[in-house]
Amino acid sequence: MTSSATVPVSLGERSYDIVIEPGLLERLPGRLEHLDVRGKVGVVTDRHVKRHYAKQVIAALTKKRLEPVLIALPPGERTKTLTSVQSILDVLATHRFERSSWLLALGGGVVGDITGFAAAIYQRGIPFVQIPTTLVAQVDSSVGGKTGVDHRLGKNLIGAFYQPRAVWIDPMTLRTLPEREWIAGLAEVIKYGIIADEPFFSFLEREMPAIRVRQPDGVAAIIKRSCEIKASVVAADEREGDRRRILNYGHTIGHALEALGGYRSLIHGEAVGIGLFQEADLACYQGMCDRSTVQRIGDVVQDAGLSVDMPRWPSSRLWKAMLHDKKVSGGQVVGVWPEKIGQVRVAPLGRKVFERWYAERKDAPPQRVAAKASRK
Ligand SMILES: NC(=O)c1ccc[n+]([C@@H]2O[C@H](COP(=O)([O-])OP(=O)(O)OC[C@H]3O[C@@H](n4cnc5c(N)ncnc54)[C@H](O)[C@@H]3O)[C@@H](O)[C@H]2O)c1
Ligand SMILES: O=C(O)C(=O)C[C@@H](O)[C@H](O)[C@H](O)COP(=O)(O)O
Ligand SMILES: [Zn+2]
Repeated sequence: MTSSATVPVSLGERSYDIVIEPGLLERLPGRLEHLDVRGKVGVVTDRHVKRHYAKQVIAALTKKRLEPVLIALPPGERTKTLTSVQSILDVLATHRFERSSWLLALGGGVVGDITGFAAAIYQRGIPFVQIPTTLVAQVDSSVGGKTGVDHRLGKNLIGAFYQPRAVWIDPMTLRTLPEREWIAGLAEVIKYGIIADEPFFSFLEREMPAIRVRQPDGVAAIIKRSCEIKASVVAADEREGDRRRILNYGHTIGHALEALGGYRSLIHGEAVGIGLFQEADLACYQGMCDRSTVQRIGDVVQDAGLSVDMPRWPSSRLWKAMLHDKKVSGGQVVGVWPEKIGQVRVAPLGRKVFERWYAERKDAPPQRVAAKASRK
């Protein structure tokens, strides 16, 4: 990928651009000028990302005569806590950050979610920019303004909708991303095909071998299309009153599995990968889609290198964890269910149906290779 792309996120006075440009980090001074960033700038990152990219970002800020303050958190989901937010706020207050000061979120979804939340609440809101460096963050978390942290009882239970002023994506940063994190990000990419775009899903079915090994054109295509779909859903329903719930497909089970594992065993994308298949299987069990839809989802998830198998939690524990989902309404679990590839429906899930399915279900899609061949 050599050319750059811009995807607008249309939200009235909160509108902003997602800029996707290989080598963007090298041209950061120009970007900062374009956005008229001034004064103190807090660069929030984690210690892995700091090693690779912080020096370059700090140099760009210094070149523009800004006043950078680096804040490096421990990496990983277990950092996504109110304590981390508190530690950022302490630095901002100590350095006398003002309402006109900025934050840059340099890292994956964990850094982006925490930084966005700190930006939302420091002095009731200061501007921030997302500079995502994982696939999950470049295709999903940096866009749309869901910010926040986890609570002991559930994922993302504390947070705010707060939009960045810009999203600056440099796909070259993905070169240093560990393999496990790359594959995890593909779950969110596959999600977009299932919820909104059958041709994109077919493209993923065809091109997954090349995408899996990060072939640059494939990488460019999946980042751009994912951002376009996310931007259009967010523009239609910024605060998840209705349509935005479709972005949560795979997360009712996915988030529950992450939480049950204490955020140690499964990383976010891996849990979502399992959720994509298991929620499709549950949709089929409820008569909402046919078996071939489940099969296609299971195949592409596995072709991406992800598992579809659920860790064996007792159904009562899984159900209890699912009750912390933010789509729960009136005490009832609400899920996002595929009807066919490219189309999903939001509907409640009864406990009895869930338990019957859980007792009867099988993990992997059966005879995967044979079934794939018979579709051709
Ligand atoms: N706000 C949203 O809309 C939204 C959407 C999707 C996911 N999320 C959240 O995002 C989080 C997951 O994000 P994630 O998958 O990016 O995980 P992450 O932020 O934990 O990053 C994964 C790992 O990759 C490392 N890393 C990041 N960029 C790197 C790079 N370029 N080179 C080398 N190492 C690098 C990090 O240090 C970390 O160890 C979850 O908390 C999830 O809930 C939020
Ligand atoms: O942006 C959204 O809306 C999403 O649901 C995107 C999800 O991929 C993401 O994991 C999000 O953080 C989940 O939000 P939550 O409201 O279920 O915590
Ligand atoms: Zn997600």
